[in-house]
This record gives sequence, structure tokens and C-alpha cells, in this order.
Amino acid sequence: MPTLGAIADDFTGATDLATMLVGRGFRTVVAVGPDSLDGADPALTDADAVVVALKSRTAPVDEAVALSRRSLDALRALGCRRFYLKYCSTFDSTPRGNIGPVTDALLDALDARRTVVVPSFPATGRTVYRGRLFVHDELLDESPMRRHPLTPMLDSRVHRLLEPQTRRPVARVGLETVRSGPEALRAALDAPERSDALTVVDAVDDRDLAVIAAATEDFPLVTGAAGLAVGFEGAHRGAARSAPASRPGDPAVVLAGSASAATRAQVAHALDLLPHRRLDLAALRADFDGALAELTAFARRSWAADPGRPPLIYAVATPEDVEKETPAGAEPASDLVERALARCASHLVDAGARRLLVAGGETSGAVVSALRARTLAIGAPIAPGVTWARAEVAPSGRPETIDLALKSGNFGATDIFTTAWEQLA
Ligand SMILES: Nc1ncnc2c1ncn2[C@@H]1O[C@H](COP(=O)(O)OP(=O)(O)O)[C@@H](O)[C@H]1O
Ligand SMILES: O=C(O)[C@@H](O)C(=O)COP(=O)(O)O
Repeated sequence: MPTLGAIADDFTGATDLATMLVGRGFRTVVAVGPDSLDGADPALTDADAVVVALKSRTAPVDEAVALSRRSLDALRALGCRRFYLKYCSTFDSTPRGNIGPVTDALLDALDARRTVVVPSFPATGRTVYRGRLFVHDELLDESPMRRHPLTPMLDSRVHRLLEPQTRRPVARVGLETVRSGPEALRAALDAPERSDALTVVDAVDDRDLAVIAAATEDFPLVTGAAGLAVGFEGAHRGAARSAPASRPGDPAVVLAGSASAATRAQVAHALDLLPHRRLDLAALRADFDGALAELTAFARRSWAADPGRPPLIYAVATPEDVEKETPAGAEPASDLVERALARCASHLVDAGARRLLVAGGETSGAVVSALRARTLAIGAPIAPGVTWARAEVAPSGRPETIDLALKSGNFGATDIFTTAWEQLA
């Protein structure tokens, strides 16, 4: 029976946390949305931890809160007693939410008064020092996250980002206290000014995260990126990862909807090596089905020409490709891109694709929902925060088992689109 329940605000974040938890000795399953939390499913009841993947990061606040509350109730019904709200290591949110409102709602539901806020994930270059969030050497608001199409991050002070989003006071604990050990940190968290607050805690390396995890072991709810789970200890060290569903040479495809800097570099690298097509937004607006049929035909031709070179279908190669203004009366580009890549994934699985690498959190949510997967079993790791997962899908009713990698826009080495497949060998 699972005892740890996590709620992730996007799909790449869910597999990011799940691969970390597997590495920490938790048999972990990702459930796609609260409706997949079926108490009779042995994949869930035999796990130590269940991570619910939501597409709630940029949803309207009420919807994000309702989805998270339903997930919490369903995780409790499965037996979970300790909860983890997983959001982005770059704290992706707006002044309205959704990190603050969801944290408030989960605390209320758990009858808890306070929690910690820990976006730090040093393995991917995210650290928090003096309350400021760094992405490698840059402050968050000086990093490419400043120009994110959905959640531009214009401040690096985590407390300032959170304050307008929550009803609770926002407090801070500095690195000096963390480095004094779990008892000192716990005393700081128990101080009256933090006893009903959301406390942003500095963490620069994995030892800091282990201290935070130890100091909050009995908190009903912790919040953060996947890094905090570095300090968790499950009972199944060396927990098995699921075997690949596909074989080398099976049709594979890369679908990239992210406009993030790392993905743009990965696209640029792959353009020289893989057959590729950029989504043509005008063509999609003029004839969605026709444009999709052309993309499917392109993928089929690529597989026939060389099964070793997966076709790449992408949305953005340079920042200028991001559509800033929607033509009057037209569907916003971000929705159109998600819808196109989701439909593309369905067509391609129907056409035989058994290995899909998807870049982008919102994009991954749209793709996995279109594929109608219910659970993801965590497979071979690819890079910090990125993993293969095995999924039963049924885009048009016929079940298939495929290998899926959901890559956060900003994660992964430049050559990930050409090298990730080696982990399936
Ligand atoms: N050309 C474009 N113009 C506008 N928005 C785009 C374009 N291409 C992609 N997008 C949108 O940008 C968003 C990227 O978000 P996401 O998939 O979460 O990537 P990341 O992981 O980098 O945040 C998606 O909603 C996607 O549809
Ligand atoms: O914590 C992280 O950075 C990732 O797990 C994550 O949430 C990434 O979000 P996207 O960049 O939108 O994929």
C-alpha cells in the first residue's frame, strides 16, 4: 500500500519526481490525473509512492485547486499518509498561482498549518540562497525563464513570487540554519513566526536538501521540486525499474513543443542529424487535419528510410518562432501547438510509433492525455529529472504498450534527442 502521495502540477514534473523516488528506494508509479487512482489497480496498491500527474500549472486557479484536492482525496483513499506537492524547480507560476492557492488548499484539507517551500534541485543547477532562486549561474529573472511563453519569471526572490499567491504568511530560513543541521532547522520552523507560514528554505546542495527532508519528516505536506526527495529514504533500495516495452528499430519520434532555451539547443543540434519538420501554424489554422496527415506521412517516410533516425517534429527553433500575438479571432498558438502535437502523437502511435520523446511540460500533458494512458511505470533514467517510462496507451481504443520520455523544456544535454534511445537498448 502506498504511504507517500505526490501531486505534480505537470507531467514532466511527475516523471521527474518519480524517477528520483525510485532512486531513493520507493517503488513508484505515476497516475495520470485523479481519475486514474483506482484502488483496485495492483500497479498502484503495490507501490510505495504514487505521483499524480496534473496539467494544472497554468490552469485557472479554481480548476487547479479542485484537481489537486480530488487527487489528495484519492491518494488518501489509497492509503497515503504523507504528501508532496511537486512544482517546477524554476517556480513556474503567476501572481495568481497556482503554487500558493494549491498549497493553501492542501494544507487546509490536511488540517495542517505550515509547510516548507523548496524549489532547489542542485542536480539540474537550481539552487536557493538568501531566498533567491538561481538557474546555474544566473538569477531566475535573468535566466531564459524571463521569456517563458506561459509563465515568465520576473523576480528571483521566491518569497516575493509566493506572497501574492497565498493567504498565509511567507517566511524564510537561511542557509546558515540549514547547515546547523535538522534540529536547528526544526527549531526555526517551530518558531511562532513560522508556525502557520509557508517557509522558503535555502538549499544549495544535496546535503542541504537531506537536512530539510529530515527536519520535516513528520510534516503531512512538503512542497518543492524533485530535489527535496534526495533526502527521502524508501524501503526498497535498488527498486526495479520497468523494462522497455519496445525493441531497437521500433518506430520512434521526438515531439518538441517547448520553447525553452535547453530545448531550442537540443532542436538545433538535432536538425543536422534527424529528419525534421517544424509545425506550420498557418497551415494548421487553415487545414488542421490536412497538416496532421502530412506530418504523419513524413514520419512514416522517415521510419522507412532509416529506422535508426527518429523524426523530429518541433514548434520552436529560435525565440523569434514564438508567436507573440494571435491573429484576430484565431486559436492562441500555445493551444494550437499542444493540440497539434497531441493529435500527432495519437496518429503516430496508430501508425506504429512505440518510442516517444516529448519535450515540454504542457506539451507532455496534452500528449499523454490524448494517448489515454492511465499509469506510467518508471524505466531507465536518461538525465537528471528525465526518464523513460512504460505506458499502456489507447489513442483510438486499441491498447498498445509504448516507451515514453517526458522531458522538461529546460532539462537534458544538448544531444538528448539523438542519445536518449541508448537507454532503451
Ligand atoms: N510558436 C509558438 N508560439 C507560441 N507558443 C508556443 C509556440 N510553440 C510552442 N508554444 C507553447 O509554449 C508552451 C511551452 O510550454 P511547455 O510545453 O510546458 O514547455 P516547457 O517545458 O519549456 O515549459 C506550450 O504551451 C506550447 O504550446
Ligand atoms: O522541476 C522541474 O524543473 C521540472 O520537473 C518541471 O516541472 C519542468 O517543467 P517544464 O519545464 O514545464 O517541463
